[in-house]
Amino acid sequence: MAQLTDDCFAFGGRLIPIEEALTDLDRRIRPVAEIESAALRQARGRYLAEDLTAALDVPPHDNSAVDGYALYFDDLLPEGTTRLPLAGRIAAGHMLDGPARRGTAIRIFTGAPMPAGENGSGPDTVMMQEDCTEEDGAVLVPAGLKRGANRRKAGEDVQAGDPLLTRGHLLRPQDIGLAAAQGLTHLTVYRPLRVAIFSTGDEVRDPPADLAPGVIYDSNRHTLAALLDGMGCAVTDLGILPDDRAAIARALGRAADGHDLILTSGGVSGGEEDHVKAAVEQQGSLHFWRLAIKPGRPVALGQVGAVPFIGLPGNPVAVMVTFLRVARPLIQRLSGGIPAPARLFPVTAGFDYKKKLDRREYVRVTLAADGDGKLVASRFPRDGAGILSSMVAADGLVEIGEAITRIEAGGLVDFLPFSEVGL
Ligand SMILES: Nc1nc2c(c(=O)[nH]1)N[C@H]1C(S)=C(S)[C@@H](COP(=O)(O)OP(=O)(O)OC[C@H]3O[C@@H](n4cnc5c(N)ncnc54)[C@H](O)[C@@H]3O)O[C@H]1N2
Ligand code: MOO
Repeated sequence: MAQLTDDCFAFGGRLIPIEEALTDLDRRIRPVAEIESAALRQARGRYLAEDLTAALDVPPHDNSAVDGYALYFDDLLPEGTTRLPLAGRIAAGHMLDGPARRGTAIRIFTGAPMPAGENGSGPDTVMMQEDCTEEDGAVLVPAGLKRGANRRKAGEDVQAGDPLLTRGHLLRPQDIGLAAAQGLTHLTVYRPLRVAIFSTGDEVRDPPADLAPGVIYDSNRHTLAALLDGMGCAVTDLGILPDDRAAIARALGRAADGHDLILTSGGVSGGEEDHVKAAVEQQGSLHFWRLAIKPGRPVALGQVGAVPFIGLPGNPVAVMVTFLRVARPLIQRLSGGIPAPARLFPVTAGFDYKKKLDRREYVRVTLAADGDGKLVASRFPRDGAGILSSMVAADGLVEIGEAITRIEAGGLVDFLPFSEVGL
């Protein structure tokens, strides 16, 4: 009996392992070199174009961690209560008028600088206000405090000369705060990556066009634009192109001018109406077009002139999976980033699964804790590459490596949370 292909992945040519494709791509690309200055408020999500070293200690001075009383630890009786006359008051942002003398306590508030004493010494300890009593201009301090309690040392966060952030780092809110604490108002970043996108397909339309028989509204272009916006790219939307090689070739030629990357969806599988591959070959060169992953096997990777081209498949889930696993690391590198690989976390499979050797598969899952607090991944019941609602419902993807052929419920699997990849 003739052997029918058991799924749409049966085909004669070599399927390229995803790591091989990514390593090869890495060698081919030239990241953006142009830099610009970004105000801190605009710097989130940009890639730092310089190494940042601390010029200042943070905090710049020893200060109190609590509202209370600054005192010399050596003035405290080892047992019982010590009575210290109050000899001053320091609020945050102010200095004590004159030195703090031995045998006294200074009223102090959180963040206020520790007062200086005489001869280079000074109060070294702060008693929290809740733990002592004020009475007739003095404070009663119980025993039991440790030397240095509630005092924050200058430079305990950052010391002048410390390396802070390295070139290629993706700036997050905490990085921006760290730079601000150094008194910086701007950071040197790489300019945004300019990405041209278009969809292909005679069936694909944008509103307000009517949904005539046989046509669908474009979702991919909007998903892609949102993904790229989220990565800080400057997106040029070239709309929808028909299944026409000459039209696609012309658009590719135009897009190569003034962009750093061309990203499309649809038209990359081997059908007679899939013209993207041929159009890229006409305008430039194609390096790969079949990756050993599912969903998303037909990914076309090439270049038009010097501009990299990524042709994602048309199915909306395949678009997202291939974007996350192929386009995203490439975009990070092109943008000047030195990306850390997305982390996978071990979770318990709540499903059985069989797959072919030598191909990497991505299964859409939701996570929930079982009775023992273990995180269990449940497979989304409808897993077609066109079921975009599965991506809305899922928490992430279980990645099943090339060497694995079966998963059994109860075993550990690698989970890629959407939050790891900016979703
Ligand atoms: N005989 C075979 N047929 C197919 C194979 C195969 O190996 N042999 N592979 C299948 C796989 S897997 C995928 S994925 C698709 C990819 O093909 P294309 O990249 O050429 O995609 P299209 O045919 O253009 O579209 C596929 C599917 O997605 C819909 N689509 C396209 N663009 C959009 C858009 N912008 N928004 C929403 N939906 C879109 C399109 O209507 C199709 O339903 O090929 C399989 N076929
Ligand atoms: O794998 Mo295709 O890439 O199913 O959608």
